Amino acid sequence: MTLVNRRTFLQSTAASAGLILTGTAASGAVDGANDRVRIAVAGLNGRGKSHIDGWFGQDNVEIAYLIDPDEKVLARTVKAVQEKANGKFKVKGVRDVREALDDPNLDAISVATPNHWHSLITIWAAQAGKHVYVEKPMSHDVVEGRVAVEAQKKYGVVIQHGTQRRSDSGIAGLHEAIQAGKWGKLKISYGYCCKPRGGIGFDKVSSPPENLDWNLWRGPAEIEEFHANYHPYNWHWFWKTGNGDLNNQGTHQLDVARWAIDKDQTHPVRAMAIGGRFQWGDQGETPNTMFAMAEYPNGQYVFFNVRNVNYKGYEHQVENEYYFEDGGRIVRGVYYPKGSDKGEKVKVDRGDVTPGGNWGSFITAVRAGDPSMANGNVHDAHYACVLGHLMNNSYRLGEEVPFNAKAGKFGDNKDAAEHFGRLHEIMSKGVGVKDNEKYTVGPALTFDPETERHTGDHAEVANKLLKDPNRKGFEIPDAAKV
Ligand SMILES: NC(=O)C1=CN([C@@H]2O[C@H](COP(=O)(O)OP(=O)(O)OC[C@H]3O[C@@H](n4cnc5c(N)ncnc54)[C@H](OP(=O)(O)O)[C@@H]3O)[C@@H](O)[C@H]2O)C=CC1
Ligand SMILES: O=C1CO[C@H](CO)[C@@H](O)[C@@H]1O
Repeated sequence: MTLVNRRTFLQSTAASAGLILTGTAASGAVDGANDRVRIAVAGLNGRGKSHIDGWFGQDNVEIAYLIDPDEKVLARTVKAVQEKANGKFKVKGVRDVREALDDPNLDAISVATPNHWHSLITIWAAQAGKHVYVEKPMSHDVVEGRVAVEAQKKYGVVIQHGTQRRSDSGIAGLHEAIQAGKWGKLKISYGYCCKPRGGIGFDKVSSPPENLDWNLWRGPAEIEEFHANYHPYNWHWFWKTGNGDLNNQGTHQLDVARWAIDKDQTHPVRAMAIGGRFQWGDQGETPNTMFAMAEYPNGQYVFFNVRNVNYKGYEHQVENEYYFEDGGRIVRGVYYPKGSDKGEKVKVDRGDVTPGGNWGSFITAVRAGDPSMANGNVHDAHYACVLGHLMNNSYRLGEEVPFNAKAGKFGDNKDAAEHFGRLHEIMSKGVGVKDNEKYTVGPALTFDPETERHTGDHAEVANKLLKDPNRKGFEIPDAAKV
């Protein structure tokens, strides 16, 4: 990162927040013995383990707090980390994130909780002057993501999104070449999140386990009753806690897709989705199959495909493709000119990222007190997440129509019809979805990137989905008062 980049970023964030950043803990470099960084990790069951390993892998980083509302998970993780630290530091286990954030000697927090907690912890941490590494998706809804952006602007902390591809200089270089027009104008930036998963069955309402602090687990999510499918992991497939695979695994590929389009594009002006939760007959709410598209103000598109239902011959695709206006395409690192099956391997220079991988780059940015050094900063995080939220919201407002290849309403968009056609063929021939089943076809939602509100025909219902209701005591603050 050049000094110019750093200065521009700090000036623009400070200016838009109407303040001058002084040497607060957040805006300045980390002080302390030999630049030691004291970090807390929230959410320990799955991804939190990778966070712990990531911080152990950095010089002079101390894991000061471990946070989890499940006593058993907390106790076993504290024990394991304490043993591994081998006397180098002492870690404290707490159930409530606020206890760690109250510690003036804490520099940063990394967040690997379920999605419904991501923004609130990020906002609370920024308000407390702590830097934040937050897992994807940074937001569970559009409005809270905006509040996280405003909190970053106001408090000047480093916020880095858990989209680790942003630390890949190869992808950065490819996108720099695409944006420079090496293959002509990019027309469609395509992401796939096609990994096989299974159904989750049904779990009846029951009492939460004694070792779980159910109040803290729910936090901002308005859920009345516990069932064992929430905890752990399958919360991904319920709208109040997760965002489906589109904004789970898919956030990585949504972010890469948006990263490739022109740099001045923020949010799409239109988004729609079609899909269903086929075959599993379970309690999950989010689709396991999806074709979605979003159009940006400059006419570029992001297309997206989710396919989770396994079948014989399943094609695993967790990747991105790039389609150019002249008919050329880049698929799996090979460029194919229009109409040709003969491709040539793409060779590009490495692009501009902060070195050190996703963990190391965050610590470098924290030590420098420089938010612009985050690989996947709060702005990119917000735009990537909103892209998925708008597609999901279209799906959630959709109507059921018979399962057939004409289900999509794509107007004269031949590309969309063609790509949806491929998905339909897989679902009918591969998976065996029958004609008497149904697709959910979402409306084309129009969106104003400036106001971050829907406009047009479906605005009233769609705007209601921009913000989840929150439980008392866990409200997302107003963007203007953050
Ligand atoms: N970047 C990447 O490649 C990956 C990112 N992720 C992301 O990481 C996040 C976590 O996923 P995963 O580990 O699979 O999910 P899990 O459900 O396995 O783990 C989440 C953990 O967070 C805990 N938790 C819940 N509420 C709080 C809270 N208020 N404070 C602290 N901890 C809390 C849970 O507690 P309890 O033990 O009580 O359930 C659980 O231990 C997700 O957002 C996911 O998208 C996941 C995998 C890879
Ligand atoms: O299911 C999962 C596995 O991989 C993804 C990331 O690579 C996770 O985010 C996700 O929760």
